[in-house]
Amino acid sequence: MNIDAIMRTAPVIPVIVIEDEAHAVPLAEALVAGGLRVLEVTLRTPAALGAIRAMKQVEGAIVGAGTVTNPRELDAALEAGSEFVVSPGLTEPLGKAAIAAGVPFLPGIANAGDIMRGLDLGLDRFKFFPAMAAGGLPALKALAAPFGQCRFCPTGGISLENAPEWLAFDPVLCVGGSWVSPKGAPDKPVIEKLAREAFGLR
Ligand SMILES: O=C(O)C(=O)C[C@H](O)[C@H](O)COP(=O)(O)O
Repeated sequence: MNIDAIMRTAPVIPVIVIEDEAHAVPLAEALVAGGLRVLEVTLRTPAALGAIRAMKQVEGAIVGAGTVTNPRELDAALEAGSEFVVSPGLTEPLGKAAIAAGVPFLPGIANAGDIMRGLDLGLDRFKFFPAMAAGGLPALKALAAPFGQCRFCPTGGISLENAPEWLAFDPVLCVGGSWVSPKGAPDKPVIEKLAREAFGLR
């Protein structure tokens, strides 16, 4: 699966922070049951890599690593079996390493220079981060105009309420958000309901 296909799998990519590895499987099961199969586990906690390994055993889940900021973290994410990799921004060393590894890669961009650096590397699928703080939908519309071949996953400040307007903009293939995976021990029925609502956005 390439990054475009991953982005088109579901309208929302849950951005997940795992504090306790024991939460990983029930959380993934609930999200997948609600229709959200693409799961981004941020490398922000010591439990993240173990969580990625564990979640991969959940049928239907497509598990990737988020908050990957350099080639060393990329290697750790790949070692854990990450099926895709998301970064908050784009550096040339990380971009080149991800391309060399052949892993579907979704780097963060927030301005035209970021996009141009990505295009130079051969990348045209981007996370728009931090989506709301960087100017919201008007900013993405202005940025996307000169780069017709690019597609985006806005993340940062997206909610069930504002997601529909983002998703209605053609270059937006999906959005990322933490609202579908609240912190703490997963309450499976609640998370499945949040996931189903998010799945229904498209
Ligand atoms: O961890 C990363 O690599 C990030 O890029 C940050 C997260 O994607 C956003 O912080 C999620 O934003 P919220 O949905 O507003 O909570």
